[in-house]
Amino acid sequence: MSLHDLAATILARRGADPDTSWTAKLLSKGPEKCAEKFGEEAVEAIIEAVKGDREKLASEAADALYHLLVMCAARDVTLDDIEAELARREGRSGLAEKAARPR
Ligand SMILES: N=c1c2ncn([C@@H]3O[C@H](COP(=O)(O)OP(=O)(O)OP(=O)(O)O)[C@@H](O)[C@H]3O)c2ncn1[C@@H]1O[C@H](COP(=O)(O)O)[C@@H](O)[C@H]1O
Repeated sequence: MSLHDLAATILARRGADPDTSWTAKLLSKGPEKCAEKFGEEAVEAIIEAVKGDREKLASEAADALYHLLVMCAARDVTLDDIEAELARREGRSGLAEKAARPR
């Protein structure tokens, strides 16, 4: 499944029945709970990255990406918004961006 399809599914789950959808259940608990859940999933991915099991890292990374998109949806930030920001940064090295920051 592409990130775009996943983001569309998440948006479509807004207002769905929390008894039949994990996404709807999480969104109904509010942005703070969504953020907490993303934090848990991110930590789980970090643990697998440190351990070095590629299969488990891919699985935890998928959980983290899904929960990142749910957290953003809870604050009305869409994948299009995120991609627009990424596009703005395209072609500018992170090193150049860091060097241009006011000190
Ligand atoms: N990608 C995901 C996805 N990744 C993780 N999860 C769910 O996220 C939940 C939290 O994971 P945990 O391992 O932390 O579960 P847990 O320990 O029981 O959580 P707690 O209750 O203890 O907080 C689990 O129920 C997972 O199944 C997901 N749920 C949904 N999706 C996608 O979203 C679509 C819509 O799902 P629904 O909204 O449920 O219809 C699905 O078809 C998938 O494509």
